[in-house]
Amino acid sequence: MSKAAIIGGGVIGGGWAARFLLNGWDVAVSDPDPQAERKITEVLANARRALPALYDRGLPPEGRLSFVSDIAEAVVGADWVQESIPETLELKHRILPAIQAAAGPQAIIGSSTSGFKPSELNAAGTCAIVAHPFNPVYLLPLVELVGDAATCADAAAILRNIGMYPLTIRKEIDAHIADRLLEAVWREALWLVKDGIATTEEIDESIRMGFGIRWAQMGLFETYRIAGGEAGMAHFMAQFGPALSWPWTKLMDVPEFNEELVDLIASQSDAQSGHMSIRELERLRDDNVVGMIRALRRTNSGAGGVVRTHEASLPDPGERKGLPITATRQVPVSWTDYNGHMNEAHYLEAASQATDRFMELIGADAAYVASGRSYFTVENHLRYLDEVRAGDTLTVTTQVLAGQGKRMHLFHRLWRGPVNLAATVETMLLHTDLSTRRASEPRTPIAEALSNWVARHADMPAEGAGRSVGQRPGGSG
Ligand SMILES: NC(=O)C1=CN([C@@H]2O[C@H](COP(=O)(O)OP(=O)(O)OC[C@H]3O[C@@H](n4cnc5c(N)ncnc54)[C@H](O)[C@@H]3O)[C@@H](O)[C@H]2O)C=CC1
Ligand SMILES: C[N+](C)(C)CC(=O)CC(=O)[O-]
Repeated sequence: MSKAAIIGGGVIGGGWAARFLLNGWDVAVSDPDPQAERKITEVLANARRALPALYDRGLPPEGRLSFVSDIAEAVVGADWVQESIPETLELKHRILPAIQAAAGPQAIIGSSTSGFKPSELNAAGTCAIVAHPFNPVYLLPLVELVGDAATCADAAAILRNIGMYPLTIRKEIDAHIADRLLEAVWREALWLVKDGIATTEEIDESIRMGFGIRWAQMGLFETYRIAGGEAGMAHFMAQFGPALSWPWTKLMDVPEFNEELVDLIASQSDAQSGHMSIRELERLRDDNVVGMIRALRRTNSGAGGVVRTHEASLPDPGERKGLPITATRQVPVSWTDYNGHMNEAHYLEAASQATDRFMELIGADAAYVASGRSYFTVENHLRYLDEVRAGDTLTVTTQVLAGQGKRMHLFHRLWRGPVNLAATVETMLLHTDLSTRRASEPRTPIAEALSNWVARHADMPAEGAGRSVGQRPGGSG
């Protein structure tokens, strides 16, 4: 079992703790704040609700979380140590040597610093790299890596394994890449509020109703390439380049950071969002982020592509009761309805994912479909046997009842947790030629693989299969 030590368990340390734990790592946290355990427990509850919802496959079993009183105890035996204490160079210069003295030679020491360069962090002879994440760390994949090339390469491999997107920065620079961009936007926004042009709410609307949505899926340059029309980026540059010298921006001119400015921004922010607690806002943010990343999965773009790559690397779930596990996942809140349980449509969605997986097992995979052949479902019989709630683990096993010629007859069992049968879905499929859209014989390797599964499942009971709608168990109608 891998171990991470989190030094400083505030907003960012708590997010790192959740990211590692939900990917199966043990985590030890050291933070002098007596409220740290409560805060991390609350952040973890939000993370448990959100992160698994990005995946159509179960994440590894959660690791063990411990809170320890000193840094040396947290760091001992750790493969990764993440420093996430406040952004003060003096404090980081005190804590990083203490971490390094206690850490084993195998440990990667990452700093969450938003702005300091590795040469500044390591002035006291330590060898930390910058591993700068984005809030919420358990959902957003980006981590900016800066520092020793070999350590950054090892760190990148670990981060990919926990579903993150390492971006290794070519040269160290204050505030890395993303915070330089965010800082420019923040600076302009502060001016707009201070000068009475816009309120905090109006600025947020200007982002979320427009370019914020664009940025999540194509970033800045790809978006502007499209904005150049058919003539592309060169035309865009020619058209809008002159604006850089017009008074569109105050550029490096920073508003004076005084009490008056803080009060102005804070009071507008209270009026805008003060009716919700921070945890409620976090849950709203997380549900929206999950929905956006799930949409991006479909086109394999941006953060959605990262989740799909990570999902494909998760271990095969194996078998249950001699049958292949064809789907396993945690039930997301978005699958539940006004009755407080999993909506009927998602029982079929889980079964449909299981059918897709079973098709892969017999070789009728994406390449086979691309070659012009597939299976079409022609009939489903779904029996709802038990309620399933958000957070439950749903596992689907698939039994082949028959598979000859064009026909494939499957029996999916949907399990809630280890023992509760929540539903059965009996599915009849016909092999289809995608060019004629008519039933056709499968290719020989597919037919052979299917008949092997038929032989393996031939003597297994399939209680509940073959019933018609309304028929009682064991009865005739
Ligand atoms: N908040 C944000 O949006 C982001 C912050 N960061 C960076 O992450 C780091 C932490 O920032 P936040 O989590 O926002 O701050 P925070 O104030 O929420 O958390 C800092 C934590 O460090 C603890 N701490 C203080 N001294 C300590 C010590 N000697 N040993 C162990 N723990 C100690 C505090 O009790 C507190 O819980 C900073 O370097 C910041 O630049 C990075 C990305 C985003
Ligand atoms: C405000 N901030 C500089 C601490 C922000 C970050 O560092 C990254 C983020 O999550 O926006």
